Amino acid sequence: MPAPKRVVTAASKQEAKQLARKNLWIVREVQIAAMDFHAVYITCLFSLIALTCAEPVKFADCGSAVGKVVIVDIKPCPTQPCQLHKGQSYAVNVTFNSLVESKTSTAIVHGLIAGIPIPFPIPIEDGCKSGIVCPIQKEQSYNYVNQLPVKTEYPSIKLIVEWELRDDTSKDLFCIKFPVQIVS
Ligand SMILES: CC(C)CCC[C@@H](C)[C@H]1CC[C@H]2[C@@H]3CC=C4C[C@@H](O)CC[C@]4(C)[C@H]3CC[C@]12C
Repeated sequence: MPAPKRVVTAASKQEAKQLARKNLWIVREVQIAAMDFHAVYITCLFSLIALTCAEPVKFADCGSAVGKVVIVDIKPCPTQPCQLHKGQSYAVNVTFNSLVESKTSTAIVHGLIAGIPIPFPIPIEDGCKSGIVCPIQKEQSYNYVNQLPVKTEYPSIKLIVEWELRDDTSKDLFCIKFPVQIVS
């Protein structure tokens, strides 16, 4: 049976054109909606990054004898030296490579005020409870993380924080120094 012939009239051509135009509009609207969504999404993503991302902090190595410091992050620390606001909490994240094996790791913190080291007891001294999987292996990368509150009773001063992580034999897996400013 022969296929029914389509009759192409001027009217049906006109209709087809109208339909194509309408379709184009729908496509455009969808595209615009997608762009809007993209803009919102990207803005949200960037603000989230700005709010939550840690900033690499300039630090001095004070003798990491049995380790190599890769990066030091403090959260939040948008400007350096880090401003520590009383009543807020701050997290430090030290990425380092261990050059030795060690069953234990112990963190020791000092505040250097006018060059004099003042011991600062931290609630969790055990590095193996601060993000590190013990025993520590040789040539392995680790992330030491700790969070501390800045109490209102601290004085508003500028000082240098010295943070060490010691191995079984009391040698430093890392020793870092960075300036901070305590502000009200
Ligand atoms: C960047 C983040 C993770 C570090 C947070 C550690 C802060 C809160 C610690 C590290 C060393 C600490 C200081 C060490 C020594 C002293 C001297 C003491 O007479 C008053 C408190 C003061 C001034 C401490 C305030 C808190 C301090 C600055």
